[in-house]
Amino acid sequence: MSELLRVENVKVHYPIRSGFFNRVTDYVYAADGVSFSIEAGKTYGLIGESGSGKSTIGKAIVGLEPITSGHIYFQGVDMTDAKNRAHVNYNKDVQMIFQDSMSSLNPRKTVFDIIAEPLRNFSGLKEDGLAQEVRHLLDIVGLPAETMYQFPFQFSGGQRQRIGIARAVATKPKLIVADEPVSALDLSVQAQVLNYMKRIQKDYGIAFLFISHDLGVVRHMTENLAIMHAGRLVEIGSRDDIFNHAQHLYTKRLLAAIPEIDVPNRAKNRAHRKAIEQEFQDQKAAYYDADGRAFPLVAVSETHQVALPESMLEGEGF
Ligand SMILES: Nc1ncnc2c1ncn2[C@@H]1O[C@H](COP(=O)(O)OP(=O)(O)OP(=O)(O)O)[C@@H](O)[C@H]1O
Repeated sequence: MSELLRVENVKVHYPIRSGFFNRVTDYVYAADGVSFSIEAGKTYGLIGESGSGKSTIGKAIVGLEPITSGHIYFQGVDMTDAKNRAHVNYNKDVQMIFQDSMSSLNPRKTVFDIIAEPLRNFSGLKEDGLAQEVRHLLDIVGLPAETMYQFPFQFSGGQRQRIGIARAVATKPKLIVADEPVSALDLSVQAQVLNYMKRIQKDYGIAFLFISHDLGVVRHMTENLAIMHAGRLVEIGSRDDIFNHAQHLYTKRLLAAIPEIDVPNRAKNRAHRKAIEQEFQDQKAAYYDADGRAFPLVAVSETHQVALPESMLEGEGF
């Protein structure tokens, strides 16, 4: 196991301004002391509902969002130090795929120009080599070579997302941050895009940070996961820890929200979801501190950490 990226106690606090003088009167604690690490070549899931702060963490990792405090280490080097950033190929090694493929692909550029742009910046290829490489990248995501002369609006949502993946893969990155990459797609198309991502990971050894609100989508994608709520992590663990031994009520609530595909189980699942929701409303005070923030994470096994007070931890502890 080798650690590729480590997020250490990262905080991103957005100022809220109000009044005649536009003074800062409060802060949104979008990320409030987040720590986790991603292994080379593996997929890490970051899961939480809307507003939990997961996109903020994704953007902080790729450098699109300045952090208030904390550190982001890439292969052991602190990327929050501008001097270090200049010395490594961080912008080449870490790429991002966005949820909204329509607005993340320039509508005035052809697919060739969209995919060739990072190649021009990082590969040193000349025009002939560029065309060959773009053709190869389109082939990887199952699109015919002639599509390189088309514009983004001429594609379906799933195809556009595949173009976004080809662009991200162009620089041969070590990590791709995928922020809700399939949320805007129909179920059948979701599976297809996820399969392309899996195959690329296997063939190129790329690590993914897979950001999603839906535990069901990441179930077959990730080896390890972090569950985020209101700017803090409430549970971290392996796939088995989270899907079979969840301890935080918020994680259990997200698990209950996974849609049941089997018709006979739907009614049972609906009843379970209602019961968990009721339990969440009744008991949530016990799972958060007096300010409504999650407790610090405590290790309950070598792979599993939960944000619970000691009195509530199951088992012997670690
Ligand atoms: N630039 C900003 N200024 C002020 N508040 C912000 C800014 N960006 C995000 N926020 C707030 O920070 C919190 C976390 O936002 P973030 O987008 O990271 O959540 P998210 O979990 O990714 O949700 P979603 O899936 O809806 O994007 C939210 O309350 C959001 O309103």
